[in-house]
Amino acid sequence: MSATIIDGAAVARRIRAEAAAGVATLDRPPGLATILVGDDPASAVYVRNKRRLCVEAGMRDLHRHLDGDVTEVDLAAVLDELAQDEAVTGILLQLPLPPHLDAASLIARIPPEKDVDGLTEASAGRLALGRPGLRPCTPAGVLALLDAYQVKLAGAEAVVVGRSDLVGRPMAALLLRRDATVTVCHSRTRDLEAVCRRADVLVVAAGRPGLVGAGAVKPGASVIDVGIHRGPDGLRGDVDFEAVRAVAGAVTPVPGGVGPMTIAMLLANTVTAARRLGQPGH
Ligand SMILES: Nc1nc(=O)c2c([nH]1)NC[C@@H]1CN(c3ccc(C(=O)N[C@@H](CCC(=O)O)C(=O)O)cc3)C=[N+]21
Ligand SMILES: [Mg+2]
Repeated sequence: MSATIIDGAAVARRIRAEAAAGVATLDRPPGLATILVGDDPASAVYVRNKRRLCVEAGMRDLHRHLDGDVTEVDLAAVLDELAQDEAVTGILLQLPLPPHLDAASLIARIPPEKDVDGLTEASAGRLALGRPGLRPCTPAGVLALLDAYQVKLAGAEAVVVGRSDLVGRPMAALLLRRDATVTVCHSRTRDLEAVCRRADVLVVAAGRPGLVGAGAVKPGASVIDVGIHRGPDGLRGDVDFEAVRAVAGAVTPVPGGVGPMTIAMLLANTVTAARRLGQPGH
């Protein structure tokens, strides 16, 4: 028996089509402002894909590309301008930023209503308290994938490997909201394999290529690989895909798993933001 390969590209296509249908119901097209600082090649690829799919969904592409040596004051001014601009529905500041810029204080300039990346303190607080708000795209995409494959979450043992602000922490909060029993592992976790082996649902976002092998997977478990690494043989994830597919019940590939879902949820969040901005008080 070999695992079901979770087709993130196909689920993402469906969610993008739903976002496009949502755009068509709005009085005017939402505008997505992506901000890329510098010329990191991986970031450039991601931002290019986000812009292309934003246009494909019928939204306005309001991109800003800034020099890698832009000052924090100048970048803050760009964010403030986008925050005020009525044509801008969503603001995405691509990370990582060059080391001389403080991401936290810059993200804090994004109004929560336009925080389509779900990274502001307000969005994190709303998620933690279970209030309506925009959810971080990657963890939201993971949840949408699990739902698309009808993976049961209520009462399930869920293990998240990684505790980043972008993925691990919000992932744990989302799974807890869905009544999973959630364990978060990180670099100081003792016996990572033993903890992972308890999981019915294992989400790996550690940023370490091939970290999770077959020995860390309970037979039949659903394994979601958030990692993405560029090597000589192309892209790979945090999961040893070939080894794990022999043990797991379902597993995401890299590429074609979580990556496309991140962008699909960004578009879905932008439609949600447009609806809420269009109805002040709601
Ligand atoms: N503010 C911010 N928000 C983000 O959401 C954000 C970010 N910064 N910084 C970097 C990470 C990474 N990320 C990806 C998006 C799409 C793919 C994606 O489409 N991956 C394709 C492969 C694309 C390729 O060929 O490289 C796949 O996995 O199939 C991957 C990774 C968003 N991120
Ligand atoms: Mg870590």
